Amino acid sequence: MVRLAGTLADYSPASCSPRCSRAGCPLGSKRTPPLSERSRGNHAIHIGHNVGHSCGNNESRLWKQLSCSRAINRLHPASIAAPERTEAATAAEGEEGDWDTEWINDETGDSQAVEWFVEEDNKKDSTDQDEHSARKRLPAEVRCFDNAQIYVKAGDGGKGCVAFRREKHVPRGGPAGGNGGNGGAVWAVADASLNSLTTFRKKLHYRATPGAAGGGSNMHGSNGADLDVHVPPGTIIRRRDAPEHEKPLAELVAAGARVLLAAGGRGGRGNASFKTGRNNAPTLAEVGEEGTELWATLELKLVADVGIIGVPSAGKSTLLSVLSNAKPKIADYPFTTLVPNLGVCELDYRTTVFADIPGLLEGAHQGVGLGHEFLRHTQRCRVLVHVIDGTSPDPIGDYNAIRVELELFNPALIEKPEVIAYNKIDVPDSGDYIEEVQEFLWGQGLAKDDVHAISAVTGQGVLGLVRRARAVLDQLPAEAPTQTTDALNMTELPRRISAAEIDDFAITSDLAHGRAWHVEGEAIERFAAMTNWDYYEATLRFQKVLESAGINKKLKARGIQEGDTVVIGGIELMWSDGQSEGALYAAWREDKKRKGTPWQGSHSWPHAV
Ligand SMILES: Nc1nc2c(ncn2[C@@H]2O[C@H](COP(=O)(O)OP(=O)(O)OP(=O)(O)O)[C@@H](O)[C@H]2O)c(=O)[nH]1
Ligand SMILES: [Mg+2]
Repeated sequence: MVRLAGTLADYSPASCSPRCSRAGCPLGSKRTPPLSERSRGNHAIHIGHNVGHSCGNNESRLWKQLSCSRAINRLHPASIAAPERTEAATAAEGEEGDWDTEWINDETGDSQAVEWFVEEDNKKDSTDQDEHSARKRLPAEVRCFDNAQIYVKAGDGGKGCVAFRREKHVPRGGPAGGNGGNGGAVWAVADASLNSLTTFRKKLHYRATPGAAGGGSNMHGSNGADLDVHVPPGTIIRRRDAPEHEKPLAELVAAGARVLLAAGGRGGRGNASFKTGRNNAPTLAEVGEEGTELWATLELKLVADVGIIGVPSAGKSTLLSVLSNAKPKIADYPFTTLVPNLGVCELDYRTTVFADIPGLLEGAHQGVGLGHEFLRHTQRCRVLVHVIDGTSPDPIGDYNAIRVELELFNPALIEKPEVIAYNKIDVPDSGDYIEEVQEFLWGQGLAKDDVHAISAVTGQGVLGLVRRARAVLDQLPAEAPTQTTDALNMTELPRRISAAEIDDFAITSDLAHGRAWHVEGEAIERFAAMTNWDYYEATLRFQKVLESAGINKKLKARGIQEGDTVVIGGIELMWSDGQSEGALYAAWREDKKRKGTPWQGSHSWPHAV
């Protein structure tokens, strides 16, 4: 009456549960297209339960891993060679901190499936492939400065407990099993002491603590501790592999902002919670709800008051080193600066944050010279200081080229207030064009105060420049930095009781592959996942819910037959014609015997064991 859905040898995706709980597993999203309905008349049958194979539940980690990998290989024969690639990739790309290598070396042993996703990503299209390989060629410092991928997993809820009060002089003390604790949530927190995402190069996995199991004497398990993932202000967090139109999960702008990334699972209820007037000694408890998990991509757009921009070697880093305590790399070759540097300038008891953006080239808006990577950091600067190299043969041409790139990248950028620093006036020849440049800039609508001749090396004119930048900032309306996306930014845990109704479900069938039926519905799937199949009463309760929700009736109407497989969430069940409670109990016992797991409680427990 009850059997496993299949051994590893005859395992096939179609007969397997389509709901693997692992992040991104294709089984999680693969849906069998509904076939035409076939009515088989009225069958007097009910669902017998099967707690056998499910990719996401009950089985050992090894089993889960094997079955996932196998399913993947069947679905995509090309990926069967994945292990070879893993080794080759690890050997060839053994570069420290390489993303692929780090995923492969996941301490949880998730290597196979993760490797497959990399393979699949590569297949997306040639544009993605080009971008991917272009990024891989970047120095690790640049690649990891403002982009990262992390895995977050909220804590699972703790198991509920089945226990009875046993005390001298208290006969039949009643149920006393406590509830499991709730799992901890994962939050993202904007931390002003951070200014890059490079920390995520070494640590990718973030897991909150699970809730503790409930105990006897009505003791509830403790809740799992929340986990904070610290990110720099200006970080945008998206679900990896999310469709383009999907809103980002979070955009943290202000320091201290805190948003939810993954909610912990609810603790399972203990048997004391199931006591009713008709059943005052219930022998069932729930397992805890699984905490949500996800792979997320992080993108940083630096938050600074003033952005220093200009062509390579104009003296931007030198200027930053003079007006703040920052120690950026300075050298007389272009692209000395590869990632933006932040510096805090303290003047007249006021602090102003300056960002030294790496040099921009013509074509930067199309990505030339890493233009995309650099230009996006100007978006959150409120004022721009444009450094012109006074020793350049064509300072006006340099200036115009940068303005065009800013406009092409984002027209809002040229609306930002700009202060000009005509640099290197200590060099004898630098004065050749200064008057011409000034005339040109004033002609462009800049105020006289906005054009400063400076020497970053000697410090000449730097104070005036900083004072002017500060004054321009002060003239701007006092506005808190705002989001640039329509991110969800959930700041509270979602309500534990969802609005989903148990009778809100849909049935699809896959009769060509071993006659499988899929029942999909948020509430019924969660109910199945939280049922503890070790207790007969829990199984009985599940059957009653299937009946009252109308699932049995609908399946019968669709023509389900004896022995067909029914998949609800991560659980597989088998139809049986046996209608009585006795038949269900016999099936449950048989399943326990076959699996060798001792059953908890019995038909008549605790009165007669
Ligand atoms: N004489 C003189 N040299 C300067 C001045 N400012 C910068 N330099 C020199 O110009 C060269 C480039 O300076 P950086 O500050 O690295 O220029 P940058 O704009 O940050 O360059 P990238 O980071 O490559 O975009 C260095 O050799 C500096 O010493 C200045 O005011 N006078
Ligand atoms: Mg520099």
